[in-house]
Amino acid sequence: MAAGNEPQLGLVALATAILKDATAVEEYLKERGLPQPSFLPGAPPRLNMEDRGVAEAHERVLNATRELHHLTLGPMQSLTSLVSFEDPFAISVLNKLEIALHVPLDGTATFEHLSEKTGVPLADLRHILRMAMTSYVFTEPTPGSVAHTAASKLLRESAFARNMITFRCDEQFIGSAKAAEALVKYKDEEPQLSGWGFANDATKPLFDELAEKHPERFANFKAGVAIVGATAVPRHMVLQGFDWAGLGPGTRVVDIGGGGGEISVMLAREYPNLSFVVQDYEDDIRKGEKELAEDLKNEGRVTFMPHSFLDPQPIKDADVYFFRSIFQNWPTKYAIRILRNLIPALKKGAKIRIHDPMTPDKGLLSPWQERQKLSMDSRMYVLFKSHHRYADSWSSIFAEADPRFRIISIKPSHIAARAMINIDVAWDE
Ligand SMILES: C[S@@+](CC[C@H](N)C(=O)[O-])C[C@H]1O[C@@H](n2cnc3c(N)ncnc32)[C@H](O)[C@@H]1O
Repeated sequence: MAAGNEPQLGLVALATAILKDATAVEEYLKERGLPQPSFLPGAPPRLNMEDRGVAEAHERVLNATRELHHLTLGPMQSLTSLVSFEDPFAISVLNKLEIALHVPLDGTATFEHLSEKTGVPLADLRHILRMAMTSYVFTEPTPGSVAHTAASKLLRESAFARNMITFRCDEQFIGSAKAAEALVKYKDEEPQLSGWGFANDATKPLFDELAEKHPERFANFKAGVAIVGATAVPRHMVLQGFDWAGLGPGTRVVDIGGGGGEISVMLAREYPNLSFVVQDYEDDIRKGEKELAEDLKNEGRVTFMPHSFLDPQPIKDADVYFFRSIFQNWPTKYAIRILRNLIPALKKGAKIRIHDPMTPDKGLLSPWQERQKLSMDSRMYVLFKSHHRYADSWSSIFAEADPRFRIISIKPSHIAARAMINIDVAWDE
């Protein structure tokens, strides 16, 4: 990708590059008898290219079509297009109205019918639907009739899509609209002073604020976190990130902020040498206990206890204190506090193990991947006033938390835009 003062491809050169890569993708799909990309409702929800070379060609198409689009717009329209609100507006309204349920999969519905079903005045609804149609969500095959596209069908059939849209529109989008104002007003490293906090008059960090004041939004948020935890950050990266097998028999691990224990269960199944105590909010803990498989319950290798990591750690003398995807949600001042809260519990030689999303150094990801990664990072900032940190941030965080933390290793790993840092630290006192 060209940017700034770097030599830049012209329209035709970009289009030619797109043609070459798009041809490679199309032929790959054809050869394997896989469906071609399509807006029709029969299209599969995701385009997965298993071949590495084709996946790279696919990514270059995504990147170059974006570049071509912005180049073609010209600077003024390119800039203003970056702050458009129309798509989130239209899609969130349609999602809340559950309009996709009123459009048959194998036919059409009239605007009048949809207006009647939803109680939204005809003129408003038609406007909103036609706005969404410009982004391939629903279509109007004949004037006045509405049919599904592949994307609108997801609004009907995919709980994941509905959850993501609700989460992004109700939490992230509203938070991002206030992020600039929050930044100018408040420089402090307080999570409730994020754009989201400012937009919601929050007095506590997002998790507590939602849990206490907005239980329905919290349930949606937690569902989203669980899906993202399982998909955006593949679980097997935890297995590969550390030497779990090398920990001795009977190793006791405390999984701090471990949710319903999904990661502990996965590790317990893989490594009989390990036992786990999962700590999180009361609701997560109860859910984890309820869903724990009978054999693990009987073995007693995965247990649960409610605990806030903003308070001192109550489990003394464990072998490993493990955090997965926790520090991404906390500004550095809080990251230090969370680490210091361990100190009263630590025995000599105890390990602190951290598996957290990170931002790879510039140049390590393709431009498309870098944009994906920085988008995730922006979410952290808008919601929590925190970041997916760079690998080199951690030494100073531990040094400031306490000089007795000794870093054993800091290893970055990434699969495309999914980048994680694997940190092993020992307590030496
Ligand atoms: C991004 S999720 C990660 C969950 C889990 N470690 C995983 O990797 O799947 C963050 C977790 O931190 C928990 N959490 C947030 N604030 C907490 C606090 N003060 N004390 C304990 N857990 C907290 C949330 O409930 C949530 O389960």
